[in-house]
Amino acid sequence: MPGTRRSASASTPGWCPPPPQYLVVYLIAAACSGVFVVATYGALAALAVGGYMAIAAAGTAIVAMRTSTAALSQLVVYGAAMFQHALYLGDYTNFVKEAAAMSGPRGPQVIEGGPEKIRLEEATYTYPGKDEPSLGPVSLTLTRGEVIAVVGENGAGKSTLIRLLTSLTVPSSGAVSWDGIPTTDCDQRTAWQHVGLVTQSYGYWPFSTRENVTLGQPDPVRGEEAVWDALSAVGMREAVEAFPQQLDTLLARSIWGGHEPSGGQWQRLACARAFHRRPRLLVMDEPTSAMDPRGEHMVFTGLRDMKQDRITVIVTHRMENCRLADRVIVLDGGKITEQGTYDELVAVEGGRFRELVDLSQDR
Ligand SMILES: Nc1ncnc2c1ncn2[C@@H]1O[C@H](COP(=O)(O)OP(=O)(O)OP(=O)(O)O)[C@@H](O)[C@H]1O
Repeated sequence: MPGTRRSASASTPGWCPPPPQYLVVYLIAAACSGVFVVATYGALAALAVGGYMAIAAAGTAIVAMRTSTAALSQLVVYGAAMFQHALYLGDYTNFVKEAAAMSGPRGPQVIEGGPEKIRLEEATYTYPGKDEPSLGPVSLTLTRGEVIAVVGENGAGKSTLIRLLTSLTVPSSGAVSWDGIPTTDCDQRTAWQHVGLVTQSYGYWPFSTRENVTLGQPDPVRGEEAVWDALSAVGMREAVEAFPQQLDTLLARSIWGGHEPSGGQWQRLACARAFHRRPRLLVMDEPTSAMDPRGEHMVFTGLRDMKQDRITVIVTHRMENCRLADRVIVLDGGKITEQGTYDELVAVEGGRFRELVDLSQDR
């Protein structure tokens, strides 16, 4: 990921020099060590010259000292590394526990073929450690074949709504159900096989172009053809054809022979991955934020072409994108304040959606 690939240096944001007291401690320790070494070598030399010790014994003592010093240094280095790794392990264990707590309890029910209807009934979600719900109560029904746009200002609860819809988490109160089965009763792994989710911080990996598209769900029947179709749907076909090894090109400049796509191309690949899955529930959170107008147009045309076989949800801050949706849902302070078609909502004098449209046109 950008940022994590760069090594830390004085010019890297976030790098800071060690505090001066560390330097003082280091200098004192180095001086003490130097004095001790000189004194020891001096004593051995005096003993050897004075005839109190054989020269061979003094030489052996020096070799033994050097060996034990190196071993001791290694012990300290490995001890520090172990301590550091134990801290990472602690963080990882806490992360797994918190993720399980956020995800909530699940049952064994399997929904064959993915959801045809998703229903939220007075659903709320309160984040761990918070007193008030960040979302809800919200009641809503989504049906296969529909494209729904979710809009609202920052912090309105759009991402939280997505987590509930996709069964990434379960409601704190009320219910979210897929075809009448509460998500708390659904088997999480099989449920997620039906979900394609492009988040704001989409993933990209130093793998081949093909793997970046098929990751998680290769198409064993259509194989390469399905990969090219997904790339065409996001307008990436020509770009990938120009890559040095096309689908086999490694997408990482740091690897020999690798190629680094641009930010917008990475985002197109993330959309291609979601399209390639052909999920029953396709959710895209700001899917075109880094794309040029042509890329954005291709993605939204692709979404429209695919809509019949799935429930499509798009979170967007670009109001124009709402025109393609069958229904627009406006969230404000975690609640649904308006819903309807683009034309219906934009006609509401003093409405929040109308205000957001006006603001976006003023920019
Ligand atoms: N992991 C979390 N822990 C605690 N509170 C959270 C967490 N994630 C979000 N929130 C809070 O929940 C509320 C809704 O956040 P959410 O991310 O759903 O908003 P959003 O509409 O998607 O915002 P944006 O447009 O900025 O992406 C915010 O007040 C936010 O501070």
